Amino acid sequence: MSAVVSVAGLERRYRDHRALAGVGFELESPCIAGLVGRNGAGKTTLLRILAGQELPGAGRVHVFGAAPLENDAVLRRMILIREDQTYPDLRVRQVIASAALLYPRWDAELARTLLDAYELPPARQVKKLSRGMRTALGIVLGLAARAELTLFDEPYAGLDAVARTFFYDQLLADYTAHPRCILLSTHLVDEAADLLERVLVLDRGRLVLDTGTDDLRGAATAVTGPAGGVERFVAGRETLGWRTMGGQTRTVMLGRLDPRDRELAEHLRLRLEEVTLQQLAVLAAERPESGLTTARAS
Ligand SMILES: Nc1ncnc2c1ncn2[C@@H]1O[C@H](COP(=O)(O)OP(=O)(O)OP(=O)(O)O)[C@@H](O)[C@H]1O
Repeated sequence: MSAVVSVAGLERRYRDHRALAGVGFELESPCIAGLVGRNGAGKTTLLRILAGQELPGAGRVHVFGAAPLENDAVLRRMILIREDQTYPDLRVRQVIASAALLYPRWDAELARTLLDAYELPPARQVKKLSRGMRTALGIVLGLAARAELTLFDEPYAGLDAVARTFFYDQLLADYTAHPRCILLSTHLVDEAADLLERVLVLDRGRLVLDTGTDDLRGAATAVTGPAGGVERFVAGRETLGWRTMGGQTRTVMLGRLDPRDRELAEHLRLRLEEVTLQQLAVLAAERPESGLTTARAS
């Protein structure tokens, strides 16, 4: 199967700042992936380049087998919804009508359902919507377009927890019914963890982790307890981030646990906790050379 997205050696500089440095990965369809990274890591830059809205500095960027920039045949098959999405001076219903014309796989019924669910008034001018309502409109467009490549750039600005959960549910339901390639940049990776099949972590322009989320689950364990016990337990294993507070030492141990590890932990009175996807992303960024990155997908 050919890749929907194929990126190799991607570089992007802004004057002397390297926003993207040697980024390479492929996405095939169907896939629902998270793009994670701290502020300024390069997520928006990458998504804009994929969406043909920005020039790559160097490297290869292929979407549906061709460069996306000014390529209508490619651009009609994808949508990018940004947090700071701007809209022309139109009413909600006019934005919806334009999108229906633009996107060949537009689902009008889904658009209606989502507009109702987010209580978006069709006659209201977009510029008079609240921040959260404008975000919701982006979500309606992003889902109802049902584009073969759907890019969401932190689509939550101003959305409350209930509305965000509704978004994840809708995204997963629609993806399950109509599998396609979805890349979602997010700071709230644990919230979205259950729906992500893969996670890409950018750090200062570099792709420091690219792996299936199933491979990451259980790939690291937080070990907490008396210092001597923790040291004995993790001896010979790779660890990250030691911390001692109130007589309790905590570290993150890489590698999977076996039943004997659990017995030993009990014997040493240690607490073992699975590390969340968010914590793993932070660790991967802090220590790109760590054993975590060996979980890298092909
Ligand atoms: N047009 C531009 N001119 C100069 N620098 C830019 C421009 N666009 C992005 N940058 C810089 O490139 C880096 C990556 O920015 P980008 O917006 O891609 O990060 P991000 O991961 O999306 O961050 P955030 O999570 O804060 O949205 C940042 O240091 C940013 O300041």
